[in-house]
Amino acid sequence: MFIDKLEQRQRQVNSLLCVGLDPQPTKIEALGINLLPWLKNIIDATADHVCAFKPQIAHFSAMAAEQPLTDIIQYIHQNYPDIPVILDSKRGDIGSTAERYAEEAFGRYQADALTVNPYLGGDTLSPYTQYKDKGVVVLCKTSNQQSGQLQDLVLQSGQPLFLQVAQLAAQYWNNNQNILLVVGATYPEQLAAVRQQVGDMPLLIPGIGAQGGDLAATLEAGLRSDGLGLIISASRSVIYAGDGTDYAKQAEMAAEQLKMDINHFRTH
Ligand SMILES: O=c1ccn([C@@H]2O[C@H](COP(=O)(O)O)[C@@H](O)[C@H]2O)c(=O)[nH]1
Repeated sequence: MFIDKLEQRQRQVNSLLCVGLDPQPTKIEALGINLLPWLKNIIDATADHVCAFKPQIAHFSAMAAEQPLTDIIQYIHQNYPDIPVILDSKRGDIGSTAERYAEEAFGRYQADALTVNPYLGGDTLSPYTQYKDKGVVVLCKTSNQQSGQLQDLVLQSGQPLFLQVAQLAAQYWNNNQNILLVVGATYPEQLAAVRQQVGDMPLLIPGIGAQGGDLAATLEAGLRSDGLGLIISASRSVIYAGDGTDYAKQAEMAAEQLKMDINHFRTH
């Protein structure tokens, strides 16, 4: 089960940090290194500090780098079998197509979990959730500035759309107990409301670092009483912490610092 694997890793290394893998060609070319060795160096440098890695699929497919994506997920599984891989693909389509997206993430790429968009409704999520040992991370309240244009709309029931997503996820879609939600660190108040709605469900939290999310407020709002329940994801602030020959060392230091910052707020 994905959630068991995740929480085991979180306990094992005492870390809620997930490093996002968002390769930008210009930055990597400037280092005079190819994509796959760059990815391996970033992973080797940060692995000790993470509970998960999160490759973002567009950052690979935009440069026709599907093979490096396949290779790097395989590399993580072979070298760091305890670290789950969340494929950030934000898929969403009718069931027959969702089945192919599920095969893409879990079959082709061998990811442990993927992110999905719930806009099409619950029937389009079951092609993913039927993979009982995999995680399905559903967008709930995204980190971007205008996420409220749709996600904060107040429904007839009186609750905002993002909370309706949280309620549906917790009460109706989670038959296989393998759903998680995405909530941006840029919205701690909404995170608190989601936590109240979904009980112990783990939440993936992007928005720390480059997007300016508030770490203290995030942990205050979303941490479970057992000190788990959150996956704090950072991409650019870690993987591009340095732009010189010591880029891997800089990434390692940024990951370790962020892990320690998270742990400081977990215990205070
Ligand atoms: O609400 C969301 C959902 C996903 N993301 C993704 O997370 C990373 C964030 O990158 P940073 O460099 O740490 O800002 C990126 O892959 C997004 O696609 C998100 O930011 N917000």
